[in-house]
Formats: sequence, structure tokens, C-alpha cells
Amino acid sequence: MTSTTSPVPPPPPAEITYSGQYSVNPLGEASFRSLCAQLPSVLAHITAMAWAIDRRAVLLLLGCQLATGTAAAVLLTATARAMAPVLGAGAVADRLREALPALALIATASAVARTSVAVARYAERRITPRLTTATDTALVEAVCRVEAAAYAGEGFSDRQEAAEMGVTRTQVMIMDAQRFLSALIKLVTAGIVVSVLHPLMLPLLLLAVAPAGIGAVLTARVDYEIHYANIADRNIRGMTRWWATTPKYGDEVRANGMTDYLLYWYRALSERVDRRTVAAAPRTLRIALLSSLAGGAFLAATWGALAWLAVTGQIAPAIAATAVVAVQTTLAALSQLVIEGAAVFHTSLYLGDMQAFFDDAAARAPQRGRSAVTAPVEEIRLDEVVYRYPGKDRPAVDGVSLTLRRGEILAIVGVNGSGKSTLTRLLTGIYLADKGHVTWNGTDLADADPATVWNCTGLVPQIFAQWPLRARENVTLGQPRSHDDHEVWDAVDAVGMREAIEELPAGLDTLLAREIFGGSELSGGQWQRLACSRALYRRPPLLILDEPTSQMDPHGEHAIFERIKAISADRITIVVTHRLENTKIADHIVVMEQGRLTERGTYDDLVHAGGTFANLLRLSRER
Ligand SMILES: Nc1ncnc2c1ncn2[C@@H]1O[C@H](COP(=O)(O)OP(=O)(O)OP(=O)(O)O)[C@@H](O)[C@H]1O
Repeated sequence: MTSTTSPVPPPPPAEITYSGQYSVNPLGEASFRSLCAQLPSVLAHITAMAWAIDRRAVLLLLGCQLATGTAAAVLLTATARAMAPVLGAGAVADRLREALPALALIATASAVARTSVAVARYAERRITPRLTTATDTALVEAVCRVEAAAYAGEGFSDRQEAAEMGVTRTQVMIMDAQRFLSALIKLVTAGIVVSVLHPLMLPLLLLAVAPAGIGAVLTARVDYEIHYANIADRNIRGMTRWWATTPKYGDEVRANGMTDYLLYWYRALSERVDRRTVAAAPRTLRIALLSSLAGGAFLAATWGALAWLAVTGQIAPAIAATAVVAVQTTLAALSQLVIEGAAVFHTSLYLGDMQAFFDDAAARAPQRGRSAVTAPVEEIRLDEVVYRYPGKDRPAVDGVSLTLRRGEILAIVGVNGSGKSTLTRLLTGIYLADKGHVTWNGTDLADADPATVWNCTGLVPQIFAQWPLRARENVTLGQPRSHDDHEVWDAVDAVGMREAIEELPAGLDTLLAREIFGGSELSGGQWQRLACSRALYRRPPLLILDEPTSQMDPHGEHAIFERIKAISADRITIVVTHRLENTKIADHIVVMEQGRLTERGTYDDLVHAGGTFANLLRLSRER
């Protein structure tokens, strides 16, 4: 059979832009002068960052710059001193003997310069990896520590992506700054020597290099503009890449015939990014050509002036020869200065984004009270609680009042999107209520230190992480209570996973990551059992299970609910579920509709009430 339908071309990826209040490109406003004026503060900022990492290496680096500069000055003055006898009259041997001290000085200065370059490289290598690690870790920590509500805030992930670039730039930042400083010192010393030879030479040289400097900064500005325009697409492309290439999602990608589309989308996003970059190429070419033209003209004038001074006898041949060396040195230093200055300036743009993200993340860090919540948690109350996600018209939770007491099991049911998971986030203090209060033992969560609250909670979320760690850490995850595995096995038994874990090649020591050599993979239901055992291992005063058995076989589901019931006396337990039969274990059931609690009662009450619960139960039985 042949297909008669012609293939429909896939739709292009959505045009997503880095938008909203953060869409203003900071470069759009800045003038060339103000950008250059930023350099000292950027250098100070980079030095402060490096200083915090390794003071001795920073001092070593600065010492090396001084040594390089001094060596350059000595080299030039010694060259001038050697030129007179070398170019003078008399026997060659006599002239060389006369020049010998100056030549020895030249050799020593060269050795010092080369040694200090090598030592500076060593110092830079001591700082850079640790600086990158420090900023990278700070970025991860900043993201982990913000109020969870910030994730839904405008442009948060785009600004995070922009900040990642700042972290990447730290890999070259110290080297750029060091080369900039070394060029500056060389320039000052060589410039002094050139000025001493003739006062006209330095201004001419500055003019020769200034166009290249302006060109380099303008090019950096164009590069940053492109980077800025591409942030959103790069962000989406990164996520697409992750979902498309992570083996865990490989089945879904293949069996849904998504490969071609994903590849098409990935390519389309990349091409869009490339198009913006390529479109800027003529601008950068124009900048390069114009700056080279202007620079070349001024350089020709410099050499012309030197020739004129020598020909008209205004400077001696020996001085003229030294001037050639000095001009070359100054020129090289100036070129290095503008190139590295542009690099430092370029880096400063990304560091600015990184710093802005850190400042923003700090502003979004939990600013709650310091009251400590301690176990046992006897009562949790919600009083007219309202929560609305940023950008949404309707609250996800709308005026909910509820009291939970130790020893009770509460079941929350309702259709998709009715606000159940949001309610659990409010109960655990992951989100703070916009209006109303959530109190634990009388303490308002807005006044409580969140760490003390989360010491008392255990959560099995709908979408749980499958950590690429050993089986043991997948149960304990950062909270080992004892040095033997007794309690780990207790938690494993509670979810019926002993047999499965014992069958793994190294038992609890088995790495649960298929893609890494030596790792083993679990089934979906087994992963979910482990997520449950992780929450149970904590023995939390508040246990929340959001669809905890959605991937489990009936046997596993039954065992988990039996266990939840068996351990419920010591804690408050909340179960969110669409399998209404499971709510039989609950002391109370609440039904959510559009963020509100519309029904509440026991299983028997609600079955006979003829409302939403009874309706949903009937539908599930009719299937
Ligand atoms: N991170 C978020 N950002 C913005 N809106 C959200 C976010 N999470 C949920 N919502 C919205 O809040 C409302 C309630 O969502 P919630 O996840 O609490 O529902 P639910 O009852 O748990 O649904 P389900 O049964 O599908 O798990 C929905 O309209 C949803 O679109």
C-alpha cells in the first residue's frame, strides 16, 4: 500500500525573544567613552575576584607584570647604549668590547622578561580553574537558593543563560586582564623611552593604534549585540538538545517519530542563531577595514617622521636605530593593549550579566523570618490562602482554609489543573501565600526559617528526580542518619524494593545511571518506589505524596498505601491522587475545583453526597 498524503513540512520553532523589562540591551545606551571609562573598574572587579581565590598568585602575577615592564625599559635603554659603539667607528672587536656591558644587560633583561611571562602564566593557571569553579558553583547555588516562585518569574531562565556566559568568560578573564596590564606597563616604559628620543614619536604612535582600539571595541559591541539577540534561542536550543539526547527519553522520541522533527527544530534554531551572527559580519568587516585604513595611514606617518628626523640629522644614526626598536616595542604593546582592552571590555559585558543575575537571585532569596519550626508538628492551618502564578489571571489556589492535625491523613482530589500540587507547595512553604496564612504549630510560614520547615517535610512529587547516584544515595540523598544500612533497608522494604536492589550488580552500591559505565537502570515503577522510600527514610512530620503510585503495579500500590496508613500516627500525611479508591485510607478528603475547596468529608460522606467526588468515582468505575 502506498501513502497518498504528501508530507506536511513541520512548523518552524516558535520565535521566542528575550523580552519584557529585561529586554533592554545595556549597550544600546552606552557611549564609547563611557565603555572605556569602565575598564579600570572592571579590572578592579576582576582583581577582587582573583584576590578572593588566591592572594599569593595575584601578588605574583602583579610582580611579574612589574618585572616585565622594567625589563622592557632596561632592554630599550641598554639597546640605545649598545647602538652607539656598534654603529660607531673603529675595529669591530673594540666596538663589541665597548658594547659588551650593554649587550649583557640586554640578555639579562630578555631572560627576566621571558621568566616573568612563564611565572605569570603559572600564577594565572593557579587562579583561573578555581575562579571558574567558584563562579560556577555560586551560580548553581544562587539558582538553588532563590524562592521557588522566582522560576516562574519573567525572563528568569534567560537571565540565567546570560549569566552562564559570564561563568564561561572567567576561563579567559584573568589571562586577558594580565595581558592587558602587561601591555600597559610595557607601553608606559617603552613610551617614556620613545618620548625621550623625540617628543613627537609617542603622539604619532598613539594615533597609529587608536583606530585599531576603537575598531576592537566596536566589534566587541557587535558581538555582544548578537549574543544578546540569541540568548532566548540558545536557551531553547539547549533544552531541546537535552531532551532529544538524554537516553531516558529516547523511547518517547523514537516511538513517537519525533527524531526528524527534533533534528529539524534543532537545526532551525541553530540556523536562526547563525543567521543573526552572519548578518553582522559585514558590519564587523566595515569596522575592521576602516580601522585598518586609518591605523595604516597614521603608522606610515610615524615611520615617515622617523625617516625625516634621521635624514635631516635631527637625531643621530644610533638614536634612530634605537628609535626603530622602541617604535616596534611600543607598537606591539599598544596593539596588545587595544586587543586585550577590548577582550576585557567584552568580558565585562558578560560579567555584568552574571553580576546582575547574582544580584537578582540575592533579591529573590527567601526573605522570611527566623522563627524555627520544630518537630513534632501538631497542627498545620491554612487560613483563606490565595496564590496566583506570575502572569496568570486567576489564582491557582483561591481562598482555601483547612486544618490538619498530627495522626491524620488528608486526601486531596480534583481534576487536572484544579490547584492540588500548588496547594501542597503552599503547605510545605515552597511558595508563600499571596494572601492569607499558612501556620505550623501557630508559626506563620512567612516568619519561619524555611530550612527548619523543610527539615520536617518529606515530599514525593509527581515528577521526581532519578538521581545518577548509587542506590543508597537515591534513598538517603545527603542525609545519612547512621553508618550502617539498617535504616536504608527499612525504607527499601517499606516500598517493596529489597529484591530488586539485591539483584543489582552491587546492591545498594550500584550506580543508577544507565548511560555511565557500570551503571544499572531501574524500571519506571521501581524509580517511583525509590522516590517514595526517599521520603519515608526521612520519617518526616509532614509527609506529602503527590500521585505516589501512578507508575506502580497494584501490588506495589497496595503495599505503599498500607505502609502510609501504618506510619500515619506520628505525622500529618497528605495524599494527592486521581485513583479515588486510594482515598479510603484518608481521615478526610477535600475536593478542589478551580483553586477552591468545593467538597470535604470522609470517603463514605462524599460517595453518598452526589457531588464531584461521587461523579469522578462513578466515571473511574465505568472505565
Ligand atoms: N509553575 C507554574 N507556573 C505557572 N502556572 C502554573 C505553574 N504550575 C501550575 N500552574 C497553573 O496553576 C494551576 C493549578 O496547577 P496545579 O499543578 O496546582 O494543578 P493540579 O491540580 O495539581 O493538576 P494535576 O492534577 O494535573 O497535577 C493550573 O492552571 C496550572 O496551569
